[in-house]
Amino acid sequence: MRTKMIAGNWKMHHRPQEARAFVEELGRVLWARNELYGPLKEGVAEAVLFPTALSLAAVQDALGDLPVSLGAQNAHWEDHGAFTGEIGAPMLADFGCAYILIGHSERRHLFHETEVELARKLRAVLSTSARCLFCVGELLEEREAGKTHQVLERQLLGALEGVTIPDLTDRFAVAYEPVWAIGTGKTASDGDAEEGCGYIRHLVADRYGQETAQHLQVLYGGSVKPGNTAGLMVQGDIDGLLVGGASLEVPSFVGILEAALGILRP
Ligand SMILES: O=C(CO)COP(=O)(O)O
Repeated sequence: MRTKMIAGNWKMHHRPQEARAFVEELGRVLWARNELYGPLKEGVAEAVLFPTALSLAAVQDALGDLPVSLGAQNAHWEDHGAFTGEIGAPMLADFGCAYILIGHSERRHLFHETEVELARKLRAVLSTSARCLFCVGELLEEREAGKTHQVLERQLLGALEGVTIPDLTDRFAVAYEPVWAIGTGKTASDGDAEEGCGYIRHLVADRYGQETAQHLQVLYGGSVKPGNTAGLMVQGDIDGLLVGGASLEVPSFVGILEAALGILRP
């Protein structure tokens, strides 16, 4: 069975003091509730927090040995060099980031990162010990024009050119985040989310074979809340959730963890 993942993308929120306070509060909840702590400790499910680069140190320090992983929201495609304001993937991995997010729609659309750049970034992450959580998703106008599959294929398979099966199996996960569902309160229906995640698995099966596709973790993201978590998580091709707004407060993040882990209990 694929490991379930609940990831919180904090985007440009939470200063170091706020980030620390969040993790301390989350820690108190997890220590007190074995039904949440147990699956994370045993690796049945994984929780990941993606703070701003500035708050990585505070989160790492506050996490201590809590079974929650650290992730970075972005990385440059070069390891080091004259790239003012950037951070290289090996620097983030050495620091202790288990995951690096690449291709978030805000990076694609607000910061105009191209598919060529994102493919280079993906390779940079795969050259480190960190895993890449690679985001794909269509715009509303692309969906309305019936181009969702075409967009997912271009974004995913374009970036995966030359990526090997071992890297894909051990070091890579995908988040399907339809852009029209991000921060809009308009969650994709369970069926639409499952269809997008299933299509991503189908694309990987086509190129890399069924076995690789069956190993691949595919997450859904876009207006995830405690109330819609269970419906999404019971879908066969959805292995986890990438949560924005609802990951900023401990009660809603815990509510999502509860609902997601609840479906694992017999
Ligand atoms: O972009 C997202 C996570 O990466 C989703 O954000 P929201 O959960 O706020 O819609």
